[in-house]
Amino acid sequence: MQGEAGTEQLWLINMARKAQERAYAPYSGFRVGAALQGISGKVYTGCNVENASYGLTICAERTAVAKAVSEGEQQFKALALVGDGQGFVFPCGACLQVMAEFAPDLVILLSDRKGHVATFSLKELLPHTFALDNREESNGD
Ligand SMILES: O=c1ccn([C@H]2C[C@H](O)[C@@H](CO)O2)c(=O)[nH]1
Ligand SMILES: [Zn+2]
Repeated sequence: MQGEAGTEQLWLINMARKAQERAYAPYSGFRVGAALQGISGKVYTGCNVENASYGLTICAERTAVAKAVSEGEQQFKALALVGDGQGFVFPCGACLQVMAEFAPDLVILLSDRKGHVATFSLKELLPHTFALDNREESNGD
C-alpha cells in the first residue's frame, strides 16, 4: 500500500531517520535506519553496523530487534525503515526471518528520501517461513 502516512507512522519514520544518522557504513556507503515499535509503545531504533570482514555486517532491522529483546520486549507492532537510495529499502531475507520469530503480524513502513511511504505486512514480504507458530504443523500429511 502506498500513499499518505498518518501522524503516528510519520513519527516512527522520523525516528528511523534519526537512527540512520548513526549508521556505520564506511564500506557500502549505504546508510539505513530502523525504528521498531513494541506493543508497550516503546520504540527501539537501529542502524546498519558494517565490518571490515564484510559478512559480519548487521542490518538496521536486526540491530533494532536485538536491542528490543535484550531490553525485555518481544512483541512488536510496526517497523519503519529508511535508506539513502532512490526507492524504498526492503528488508533482506535474514531480517524478515528474524522479525518473523517475534512478530509474524508486523506492519512494515517504508519511506524513501522524498518522503513517500509504502506499507506492507511482514507476511506479504515473507508469506511462508520456518517459525515458532508453524514448525510443528506442516509435515506434509
Ligand atoms: O534492509 C536493509 C538493507 C540493507 N541494509 C544494509 C546492509 C549493508 O550495511 C548496507 C548495504 O547493503 O545496507 C540494512 O541495514 N537493511
Ligand atoms: Zn537485513
